[in-house]
Amino acid sequence: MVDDPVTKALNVTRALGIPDEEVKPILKNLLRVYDKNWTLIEEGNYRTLLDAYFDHKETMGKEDKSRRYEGHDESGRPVKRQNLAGKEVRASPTLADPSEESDSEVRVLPLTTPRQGIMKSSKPCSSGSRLESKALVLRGDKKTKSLRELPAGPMNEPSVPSEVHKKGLTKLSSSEKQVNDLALSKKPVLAVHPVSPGLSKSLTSKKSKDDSSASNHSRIIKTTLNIASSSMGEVKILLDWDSALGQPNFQKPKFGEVLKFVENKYVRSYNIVGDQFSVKKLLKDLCESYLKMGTNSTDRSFAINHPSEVIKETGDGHALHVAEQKKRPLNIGFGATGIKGKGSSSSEYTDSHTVTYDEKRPFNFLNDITKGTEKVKISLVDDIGNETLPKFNYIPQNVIYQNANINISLARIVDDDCCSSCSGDCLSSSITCACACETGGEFAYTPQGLLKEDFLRACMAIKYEPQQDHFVYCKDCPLEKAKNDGSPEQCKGHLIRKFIKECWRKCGCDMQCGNRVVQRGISCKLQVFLTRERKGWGLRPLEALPKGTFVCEYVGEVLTNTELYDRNMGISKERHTYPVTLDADWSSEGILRDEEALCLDATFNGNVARFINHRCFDANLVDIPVEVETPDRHYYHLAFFTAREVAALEELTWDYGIDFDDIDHPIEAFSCSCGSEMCRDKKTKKYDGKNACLKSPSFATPGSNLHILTKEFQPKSGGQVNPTS
Ligand SMILES: C[S@@+](CC[C@H](N)C(=O)[O-])C[C@H]1O[C@@H](n2cnc3c(N)ncnc32)[C@H](O)[C@@H]1O
Repeated sequence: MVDDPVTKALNVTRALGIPDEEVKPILKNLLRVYDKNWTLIEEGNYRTLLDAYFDHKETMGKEDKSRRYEGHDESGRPVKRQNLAGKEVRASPTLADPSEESDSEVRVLPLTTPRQGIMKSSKPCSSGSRLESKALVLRGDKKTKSLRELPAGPMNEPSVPSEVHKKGLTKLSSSEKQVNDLALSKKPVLAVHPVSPGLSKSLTSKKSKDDSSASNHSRIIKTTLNIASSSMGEVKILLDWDSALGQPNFQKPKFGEVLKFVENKYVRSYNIVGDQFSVKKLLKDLCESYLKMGTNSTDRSFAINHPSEVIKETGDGHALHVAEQKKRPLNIGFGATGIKGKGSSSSEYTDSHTVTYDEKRPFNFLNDITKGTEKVKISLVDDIGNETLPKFNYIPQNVIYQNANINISLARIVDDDCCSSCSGDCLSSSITCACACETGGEFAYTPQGLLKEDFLRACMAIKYEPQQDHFVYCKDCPLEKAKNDGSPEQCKGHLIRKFIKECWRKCGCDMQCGNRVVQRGISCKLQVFLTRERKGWGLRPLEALPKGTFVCEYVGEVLTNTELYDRNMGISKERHTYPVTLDADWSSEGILRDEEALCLDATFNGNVARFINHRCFDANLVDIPVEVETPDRHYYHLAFFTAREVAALEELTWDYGIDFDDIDHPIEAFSCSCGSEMCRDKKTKKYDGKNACLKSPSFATPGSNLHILTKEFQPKSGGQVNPTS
């Protein structure tokens, strides 16, 4: 069936992501003016129509600026719109060639066509001051609506080319009527404006200045990146820029090549192993996270008043700078300036492309909490309030406190425990070496440095669905002994864990060997931030992390359990303590000597892992014991790997294994605000959106933390763990 001319026109604009409701009034006017001459409208693949549409948008953008800054559309409803704005770049981006795009989930659509040869336009393309836009559209899920069901913009009478006006109005034709009818058939869901009004204004006012310096190749180009979503679940990213400010010798590159170029650049600068990084994936992730955060927010005060985050890349391109704007839409801007210690600038809302800070809301920002001791910097940000900075000493590697008996001597590593005849990279050798024996003759890592799926799954099964034979019960439990002043107590059980064994100094391979991941240290970009759910500080990645990524190890002082107990007796009850027990291999011993029953305490000296909060069951990190320097497994490294793909800025969590139902336990566990649907803490009054409270009284009483962190919860089925048996 052949489409009627109206449908044909709307098909073109729909393909460009323009809602029907915005096009119909413009089409209606054009039909009047051109005396229903469709040839004029269809010419040049509907350039006249598109031109009239963008002219209208530009005009509307200027007129509606003040209203939209108030966050409302014409009908007075809040506009669900967010801006990632403020990027200043020194090259002019260009339109994608849509034909280059594969049928991937992220589609690139030009929202305008090149201006050359546009007919019947009151503003010829040579004016050059307009924005060119590109929309990246992602479907939240397969059920989401198509782009054309994205919200309509303002429904005011559109502007039309000036000659159109001169011709005056005629009575409604059947085509016009059809347009009108169609216009009424759909209700706008919400407003998405392809042209930033603030930007339009700034560009208009800049025009003459820019024109006069047309030959200046290093001019600063303004771009804005907008994110919008419809309530139907579709998320759209829109990138606007002013092409007229581009370099005169600018030539449109292939979009696919641009993507590859950016990917290579980021892979190099962030030491990303393998081909993990993809710009499309990043944008998809951004859209999905937007959708997820918007969808999952049950607390309206959080959803509506979520303070906007203004994130600035610092000079070194690593740390982010986050400020707060209460009751503003989320506003994340990637700027190009250096670090600020405190928030500054106006509390007034400014143009969407301007990075702003709220002076009334001071925030803390540390560029690198590691003090240069890690390969990567790890920033800390408090964008909620002026929270006291955590007091601890950052150490990148474990240190022995006093009595722990850790014998790191090469002489103790026998031939079967190393691969002295290997060279280079053990993973690329056709013969599996001795270091893979621990993991069943196969290395735990992929050549890309990720944990293998099977191994990850097996580790998680032991943690989350332990069987009876995964537990060992000590005859003389060091934990109970320390707690009860030496009197023997019944052991509550220790989980026998799967270990990774990494190559080490006696091995013939080099430091780049694929079986040396944890020992090479942190390589992902991480940030400590103040959580909004009463959990205190937390940790998040600044980039998306694939499943099986090594994030960091739990570093602290190596203490004997007795030392820990004594230490905690002297600690103020107000202070968090951060111990974990190294009991993953207690099964191999009969009765452990005190100096062999060890734990890691990050209370005073620790690394970034001390900020990882707890989440029941569906945490995105899993802790895995790693043997590196010594085959003696009283001492090992506790490494965190991603249990699934983790989005950039998603909080990293770890299931501490707390049994919140253990009413016999002398110390009450903290009230869990993990937010998991499977939260084990039934007593918890769920997060109510009030201020985060750092000093939860739990986890602060001497002796408790150790047990809270190590005690295994009741398994989902089987009930094999019996704390009293
Ligand atoms: C290892 S620390 C984690 C970092 C800590 N949030 C901080 O600010 O330093 C453990 C403490 O964090 C808090 N915490 C961790 N997970 C939590 C959760 N799911 N709900 C509430 N508080 C949590 C508790 O106070 C706990 O004692």
